[in-house]
Amino acid sequence: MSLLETITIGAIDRIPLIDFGNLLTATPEEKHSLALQIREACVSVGFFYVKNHGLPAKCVDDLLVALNEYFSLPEETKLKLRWRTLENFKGYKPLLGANVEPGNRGDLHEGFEIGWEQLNASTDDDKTAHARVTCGENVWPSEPAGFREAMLNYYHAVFAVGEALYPLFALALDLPETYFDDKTRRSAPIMRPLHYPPQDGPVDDRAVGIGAHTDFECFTILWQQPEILALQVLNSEKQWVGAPPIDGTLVVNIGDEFARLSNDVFKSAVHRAVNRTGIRRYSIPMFFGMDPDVLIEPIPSCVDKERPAKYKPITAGEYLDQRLKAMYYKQMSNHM
Ligand SMILES: O=C(O)CCC(=O)C(=O)O
Ligand SMILES: [Fe+2]
Repeated sequence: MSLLETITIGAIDRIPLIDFGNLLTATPEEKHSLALQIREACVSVGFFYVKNHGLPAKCVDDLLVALNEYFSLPEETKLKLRWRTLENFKGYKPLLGANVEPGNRGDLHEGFEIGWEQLNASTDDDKTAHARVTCGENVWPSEPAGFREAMLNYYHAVFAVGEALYPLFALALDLPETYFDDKTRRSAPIMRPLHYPPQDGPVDDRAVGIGAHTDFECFTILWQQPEILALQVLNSEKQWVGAPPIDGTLVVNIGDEFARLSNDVFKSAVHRAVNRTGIRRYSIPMFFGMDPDVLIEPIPSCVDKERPAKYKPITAGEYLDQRLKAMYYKQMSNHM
């Protein structure tokens, strides 16, 4: 069945789960079968869970300890690395500092943002050089001890999961498996662990952990804290579908760059997180994109007479820049 023939699938009421168990040793047929499952998930809702992804549990456990200690520091300590003061996108993002959904009262989460960095860098590499050009170097708090190591260990483990996903997405889009290889050499994901404190203010639809939004880049890999139901995804019937944490899984969702590339055949679904459990919640998103000079335009397998190209070509760098500026200028009036 061609890619465009898969579009007729109706609204779904739960997020599909895909088992990556045999990815490392997968035969071409097995890879193809995984790609078809990914295609179905991306065409129908744009979200899926992955199990047996290879991310060591210790990476998550160590990072959670570090995050818990870091976010428990006094606000004035954390504000020393406030991202806006540093004039680059890295560092601490305070509570209510962002508001992705106009009309809301501000997003009830705080975060800490980093990009590519080798744990033990002796020589520079393409990705580090690129990260410096686009957004500056990472900044690190002096406490807790081990924060940098825990962050970077997690970063590189999930980076490997992302690297394994690009060829599967390529196959899912009827592209050659290596399609993204030369388009992702210099780019590297942004990682932004988030802390959603228990919500004690007004509990209504305008006060949420992160307001309704779509992600900007190709795809996002998200770890979410077990047992806390917070993440919700809008399906094609405009109903909120819960994406509850499933132990040992990661959530993957399509972002707007893949939606553009696939002419909206792959859905970049609106999602939000609402933590009304009375317990603090952590989530760890990592946003994967393409090199800044890559031209993003609808690919031929996703365009035909009935579905003409919806998007003009734009480079990944320009697109991301536009989206970031639109978001951050909107928030300038907010006390970031
Ligand atoms: O915390 C979550 O579950 C979602 C976070 C998210 O959507 C984002 O950071 O873009
Ligand atoms: Fe998101």
